[in-house]
Amino acid sequence: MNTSKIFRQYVRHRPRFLYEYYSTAATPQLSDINTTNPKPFKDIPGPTGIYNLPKIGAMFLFKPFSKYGLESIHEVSDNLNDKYGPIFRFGPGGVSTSDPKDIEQVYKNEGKYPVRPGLELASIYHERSQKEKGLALLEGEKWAELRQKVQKVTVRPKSALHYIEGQSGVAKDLVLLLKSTKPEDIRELLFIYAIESIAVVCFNKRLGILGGHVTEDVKNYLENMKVFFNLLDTGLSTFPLFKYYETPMYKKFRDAVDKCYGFGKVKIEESLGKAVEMTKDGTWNPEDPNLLMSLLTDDRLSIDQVTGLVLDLLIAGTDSTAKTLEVFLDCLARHPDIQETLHQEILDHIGRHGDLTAETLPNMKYLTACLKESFRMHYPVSMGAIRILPNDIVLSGYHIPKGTSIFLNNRRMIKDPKYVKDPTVYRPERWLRDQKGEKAEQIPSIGLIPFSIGVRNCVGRRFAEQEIYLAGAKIIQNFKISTNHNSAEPKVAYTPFCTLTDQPMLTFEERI
Ligand code: HEM
Repeated sequence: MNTSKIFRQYVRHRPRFLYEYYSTAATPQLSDINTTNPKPFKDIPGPTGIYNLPKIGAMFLFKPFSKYGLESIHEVSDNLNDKYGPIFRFGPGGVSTSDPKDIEQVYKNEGKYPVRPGLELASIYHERSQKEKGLALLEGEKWAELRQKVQKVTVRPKSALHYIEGQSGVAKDLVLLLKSTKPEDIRELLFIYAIESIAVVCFNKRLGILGGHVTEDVKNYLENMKVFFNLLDTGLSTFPLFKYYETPMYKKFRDAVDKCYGFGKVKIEESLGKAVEMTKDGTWNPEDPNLLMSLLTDDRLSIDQVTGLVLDLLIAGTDSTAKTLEVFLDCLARHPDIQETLHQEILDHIGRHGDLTAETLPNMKYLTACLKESFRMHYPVSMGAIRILPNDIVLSGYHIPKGTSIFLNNRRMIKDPKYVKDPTVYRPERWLRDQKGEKAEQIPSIGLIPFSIGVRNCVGRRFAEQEIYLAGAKIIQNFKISTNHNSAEPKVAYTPFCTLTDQPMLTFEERI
């Protein structure tokens, strides 16, 4: 009998985890759509001619038909925005809007089971290999059922705080490594930090790879995960031949995902083995945070579902956090004065050698503001969320038929001088509140939503933020960081999360 089955036997009748049910789900409201006078969809400005060909129109905006690859989707979108305004058509069945009122309308009308297009390649992979789809790929009631089970252990504010001690240990090891060696490849190091940190949540244990020696299996996992993310949204810019047969690109993707899953499965099996031991010898306390255990003790989830889900969290939680952390450190490195203000906040709250805890982290307002501002400067996803709505809607006075892919262009909006003062300046202070709780700057609240909002928002938000805060605070507590980048605004690429095109050469000068 395999470890998972043995584990189930032990835990089936034990008390459930005590996480209370929490849902961000608001009752979906259909907006009061004025369908009497909207202008027709075809009148929305946007590229015409071949760009309007069904299914393949948007493809002509990218290589080899233009100089832009999919990693430059933000530049393509900015060019169209400059030419046509805040709302423009994007191929025959797509529209992009950076108007805050439109964005709000879309979220209000996303329905009970929001549809997010763009992940066809991963969906096809799961169907062909008969693997259980995780949260990101499921639709409709099946998605809602799984989401409800997952979010009770991931989404509420305290979910991540359960893991703060374990993840703080990872941040301390990162700093020890930075002190003892001068790692040449900071990007690689941040990926290792991210995987070690999310492993604390996914497997309830450290992988032990931050000591300077990265095992072969982790190296392979990281390589394959990068292939996975580089190919993930290929369907947006090329004709999706992979839907019809196994193209070489599809095979590359399949092999990479198979290997990522293989790595995760071994780690899950190891954690399950440990879980069996703990339940046998009575050392497992159901009150302890343990995502894997809490999912496994939910009889409504099959072992395959749990495995698929944990692997999805592992994959979704590595690339995103590592890249965001790099961008964050780059922002701080370019602004020594801001670093000093942050350093002072760190000294005030945890001192020279202390660690962030569940009590102190919520007080780190400047740290939070620094990350928000880094998200604003370099939005982590190329636009914002994408939705296909269940009903027609009116955006900026145009009729948008149901079934249209709507790109919510928060990245553009949050850099627009109409909504943000001096948008090219990195200024965390704009997110702070004064004594009366008034915001320093009135920025539309729908603007900066890097993890999206609504019932289908990012389930990993709390973990990602916590991992970035812990690493950022520990690094600034111990080092002054600087960079060889001197351009005012670095060039970025979206693969699909935002990354700096030229890897920054960060220098860590130890504080004494
Ligand atoms: C800085 C890091 C991250 C960013 C910027 C980010 C951003 C996003 C965004 C924009 C979405 C789409 C939401 C929507 O369509 O409304 C999403 C979905 C998702 N994210 Fe994240 N994410 C990050 C980290 C993580 C982490 C650490 C995990 C896992 C531990 C994770 C797991 C997921 C999953 C499973 C979904 C799909 C949710 C669903 O469809 O129900 N993410 N994320």
